[in-house]
Amino acid sequence: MSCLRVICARVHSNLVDRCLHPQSHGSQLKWLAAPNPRTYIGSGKVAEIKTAIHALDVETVIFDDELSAGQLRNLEKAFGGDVRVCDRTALILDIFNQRAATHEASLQVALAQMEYQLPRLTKMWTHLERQAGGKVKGMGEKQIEVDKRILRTQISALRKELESVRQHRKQYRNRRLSVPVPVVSLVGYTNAGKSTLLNQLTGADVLAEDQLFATLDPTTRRVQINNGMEFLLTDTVGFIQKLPTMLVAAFRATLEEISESSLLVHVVDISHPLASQQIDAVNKVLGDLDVESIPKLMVWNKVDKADDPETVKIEAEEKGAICLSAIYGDGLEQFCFAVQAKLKDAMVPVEACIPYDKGELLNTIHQVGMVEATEYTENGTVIRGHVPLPLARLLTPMRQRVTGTH
Ligand SMILES: Nc1nc2c(ncn2[C@@H]2O[C@H](COP(=O)(O)OP(=O)(O)OP(=O)(O)O)[C@@H](O)[C@H]2O)c(=O)[nH]1
Ligand SMILES: [Mg+2]
Repeated sequence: MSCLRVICARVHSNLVDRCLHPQSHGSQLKWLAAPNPRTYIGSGKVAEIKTAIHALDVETVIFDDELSAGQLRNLEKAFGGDVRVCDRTALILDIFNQRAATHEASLQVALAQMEYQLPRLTKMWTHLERQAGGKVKGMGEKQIEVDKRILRTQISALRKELESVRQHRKQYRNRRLSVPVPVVSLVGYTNAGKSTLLNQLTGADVLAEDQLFATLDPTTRRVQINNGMEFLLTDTVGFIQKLPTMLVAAFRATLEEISESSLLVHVVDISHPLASQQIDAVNKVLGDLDVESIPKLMVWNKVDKADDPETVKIEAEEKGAICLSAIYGDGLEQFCFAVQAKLKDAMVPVEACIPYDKGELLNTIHQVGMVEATEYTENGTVIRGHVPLPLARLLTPMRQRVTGTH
């Protein structure tokens, strides 16, 4: 396989300059006020990249934004030869395509890819007109219409198949009768420190790297709090800004677990200059995932890197956020207490008498609920505390007195 060399280009980035002129980096940068509608970058930058393509034997040029069909076509024409131009969306779709492990994930990525291709079909058929020497004008256009129709039909078939896969999984979930340990999901912008937090709390060995999409597959580990209560902590793929709608669908399979969580922990890299935009981007994706009803806990991570950690801590307290430095393990205890408090809010108060031959059930109550008092009686162990709703239902026949309901 031949080696792939890539130049990344952005209108407001000096990456290209760094590739082209490592010595003069940072000297004279000219930024465009707006992307060029024909080529996204200006003509001078097109020429510079073309020089670099020849000098470095580049095969692919990746743009850190979504390009229109016209921009893709014009850039490929300008760069000439066999150079492939690819945009941010296509790149992310490629990554997801490689990682899609389940049937549902594969369907979703295929759907996203088709939706991406639909408005970009144009360039594929211009060769027909060229072959005909321009005599048969409109030949390519007709073919494009046919192709678009085929793609639309495939898209609607895929949507139907996906819907039936989802319905099936939903029914399966509803039928599950096992007692669930509360699931807490870590969500947040990519590189916020979710995997680092999971690793610190559970001794897991999830790849935590200073790179985009270090995590793609959800990982779940058990966390035990000092008082014996347990919860499952799930690490998921990070979100990103400028996430095209079609990609939210591709993320959906990976993020399926989120919708089953008892609590969402939103991890923020508070030291990042764009932290508040990243929070907005994550909230936007969460909105699309239909998880509004799940309680949330905000965690401000990387406090150690913040300009003024003390001010950040005061601000966090005002906003009900937990301050952490996951990498150094600072604030983990407060984090666990906050998780426990939030989980308790979603639990049901219960008082029940567990017969002595149901020791396993008693263990489960200790693991997933919060036992506040225990008394040993003739008929069994009387416990008073809070448990998740499904467990409270299981305890109904043994209940003595329910002190309230949610
Ligand atoms: N200074 C500092 N760096 C941290 C902290 N937490 C994580 N990092 C670093 O931030 C980078 C990203 O951490 P990850 O845990 O991989 O982030 P993530 O949110 O899982 O990223 P994705 O999987 O890409 O979504 C790594 O280089 C970590 O070492 C922290 O509290 N302080
Ligand atoms: Mg990660």
